[in-house]
Amino acid sequence: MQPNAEASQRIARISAHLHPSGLQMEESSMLRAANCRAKGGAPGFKVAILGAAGGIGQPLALLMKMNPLVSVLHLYDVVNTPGVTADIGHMDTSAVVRGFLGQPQLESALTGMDLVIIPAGVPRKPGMTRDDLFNINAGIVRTLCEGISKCCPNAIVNLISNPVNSTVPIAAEVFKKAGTYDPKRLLGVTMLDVVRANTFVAEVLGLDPREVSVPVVGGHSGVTILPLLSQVKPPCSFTPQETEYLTNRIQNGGTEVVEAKAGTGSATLSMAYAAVKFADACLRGLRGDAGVVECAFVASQVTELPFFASKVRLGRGGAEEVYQLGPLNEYERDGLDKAKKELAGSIQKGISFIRK
Ligand SMILES: NC(=O)C1=CN([C@@H]2O[C@H](COP(=O)(O)OP(=O)(O)OC[C@H]3O[C@@H](n4cnc5c(N)ncnc54)[C@H](O)[C@@H]3O)[C@@H](O)[C@H]2O)C=CC1
Ligand SMILES: O=C([O-])CC(=O)C(=O)O
Repeated sequence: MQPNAEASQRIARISAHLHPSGLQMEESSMLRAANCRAKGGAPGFKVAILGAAGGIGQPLALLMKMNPLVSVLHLYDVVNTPGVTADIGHMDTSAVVRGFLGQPQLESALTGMDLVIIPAGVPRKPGMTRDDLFNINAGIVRTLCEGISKCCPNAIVNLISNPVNSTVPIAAEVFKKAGTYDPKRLLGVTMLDVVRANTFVAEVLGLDPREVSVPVVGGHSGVTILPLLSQVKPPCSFTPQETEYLTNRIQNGGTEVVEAKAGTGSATLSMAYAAVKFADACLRGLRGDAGVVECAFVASQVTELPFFASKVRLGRGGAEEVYQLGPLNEYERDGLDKAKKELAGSIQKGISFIRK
């Protein structure tokens, strides 16, 4: 072929797939383009972010576009995905990025996904509890999970939207109703509690936070966030004052950010970091890596409650093993009682929202 003819064919091929909105235009040609590009790039997983234009969604999309385990990245929101998709799509990393705007495009966004990350929903303002978000976010999570049941029932779901203690039970009920529920594949993201715990404990110990590992169990709100300071690695001990200070700071880390942001939202950047740390662990599990263990809020038999956050082993099927809590000291046993009381109500509230 003449060089000129080849060049114009290439340009025609590229412009057939481009649209100023950055959004999906013609499904089959976009898929062909993506498949073609994905073949050239590293093999990887297909990941969707629902709520991708939000405070968490945008930095999360940025970081997932940088993750070499991701071959296709779908960005869905009810607003602003054209801009976010066009912007992220210019990054010279291998993942193919596609944008989807509004409910009519939800099913296209979800079809074929291996992992769906959900940071959709409203955030807190000062003076609010996470439970105050229930009325709006419960309905959003229900709609998105109905889409998952229909279009990618085998995907791993990472649920970030608050109140996590209730939205995870909501998602489980939606999946049960649709006959697609696999408890191993539904994970409430509590990684930010672990990230904060590692940071604050490292500060007290004078260590690099990357060397510190703190299990945080229970749930993701106030007293349900239970750091197990007796199980910190590397092994160490704390005075009662240090224990009190660390437990309070970890439990109120979200509120600390909400107050500092003074009405403009809650944690977004540290959450995006934590979400990517967790999603990457899920993808490594899906790939078959051994020994991938993180804390998450999952269906559980560790306590008498149907859901509880604890360490889980991530594998090809999701949370393949849910670990027991291990030995607790008296302070932690007290904390566990308080956590369970509050969690029971939040879980029931989520279940009743769907069963009502
Ligand atoms: N699990 C955790 O550790 C954390 C959870 N969160 C929660 O994450 C959620 C999102 O927080 P931000 O990103 O700061 O809020 P944001 O308001 O900045 O972004 C939320 C995004 O969700 C989108 N959205 C709303 N309804 C939607 C729907 N039906 N479908 C798809 N997208 C929809 C909005 O358009 C917006 O772009 C909040 O509920 C917040 O409480 C926040 C921090 C930590
Ligand atoms: O506090 C909030 O509302 C957001 C959140 O869940 C966190 O930062 O842990």
